[in-house]
Amino acid sequence: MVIKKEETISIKIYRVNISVILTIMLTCNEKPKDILLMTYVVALTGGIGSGKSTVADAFANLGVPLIDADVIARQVVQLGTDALSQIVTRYGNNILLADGSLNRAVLRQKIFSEQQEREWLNSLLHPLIQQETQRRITATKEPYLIWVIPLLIENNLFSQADRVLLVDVDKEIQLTRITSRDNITRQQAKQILSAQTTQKERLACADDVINNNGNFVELSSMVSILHQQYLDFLLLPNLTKKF
Ligand SMILES: CC(C)(COP(=O)(O)OP(=O)(O)OC[C@H]1O[C@@H](n2cnc3c(N)ncnc32)[C@H](O)[C@@H]1O)[C@@H](O)C(=O)NCCC(=O)NCCS
Ligand SMILES: Nc1ncnc2c1ncn2[C@@H]1O[C@H](COP(=O)(O)OP(=O)(O)OP(=O)(O)O)[C@@H](O)[C@H]1O
Repeated sequence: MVIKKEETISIKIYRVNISVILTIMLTCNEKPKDILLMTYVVALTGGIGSGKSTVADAFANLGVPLIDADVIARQVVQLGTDALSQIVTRYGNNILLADGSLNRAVLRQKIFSEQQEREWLNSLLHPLIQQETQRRITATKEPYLIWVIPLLIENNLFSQADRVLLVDVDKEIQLTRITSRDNITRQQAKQILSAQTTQKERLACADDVINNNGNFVELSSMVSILHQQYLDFLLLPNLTKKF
């Protein structure tokens, strides 16, 4: 089920901006794509294995641009990057695979078993990920984009989003999906969950919630409904309309 919460302050600000833009458009006789410089940012968040990538793929199939923090996190530690050198300096060559790339499974084990190591890695990578994210948001021209950001709440990144879409899933289903996808034990999966915020906290921050306890078909139809709602809101602005 897709749940929508009451209109938020950030939405109100954005809608005022949209109305200003439309006024300028009418005055200048410009086309929307020439004037509509701001892309509406929908932050897609949720716990590990909740289904963020699956939801993001469904939006992408509808033509919505994606910016995925997990993908950027991989790019900033590619071969030859300064971040990868710093990781090797801290952990030694054992943190690399035979081809010189990062051994993600080993690093995952380290950072989710020791908080200090997680904080160190976060302080190295998060500024780099944020910088690249901002660059991509600014470069996007479509009416809205999906920003896949697992740690939106943990890192207090709300000011960079216009709306928060949560993928919510019951913990038991989540544990089953993570352990079968990542080939890790329940204990390891629980360790990762305990490094993330709670379901209650996530629900309190969300504007829209997709419940992913069901199957892929149900998930995809919820995405289609939300996509239509976002487009209706953005392309036919009506200041009396609730969103
Ligand atoms: C530790 C790493 C190498 C493990 O890689 P792996 O391929 O196994 O996992 P992947 O990158 O796909 O992340 C899977 C999920 O783990 C969770 N996760 C990853 N890093 C963190 C973290 N620092 N704190 C809490 N949860 C995290 C997120 O839910 C994420 O979606 C990797 O997660 C990483 O580089 N993490 C630090 C960067 C980061 O914080 N990424 C999260 C998005 S900003
Ligand atoms: N509705 C569903 N029914 C069955 N399996 C699902 C469903 N949604 C997602 N999955 C599976 O659950 C696993 C986790 O989904 P996905 O990778 O999309 O989550 P994620 O939130 O992006 O994970 P991560 O936080 O690790 O990046 C995947 O193997 C995916 O195929």
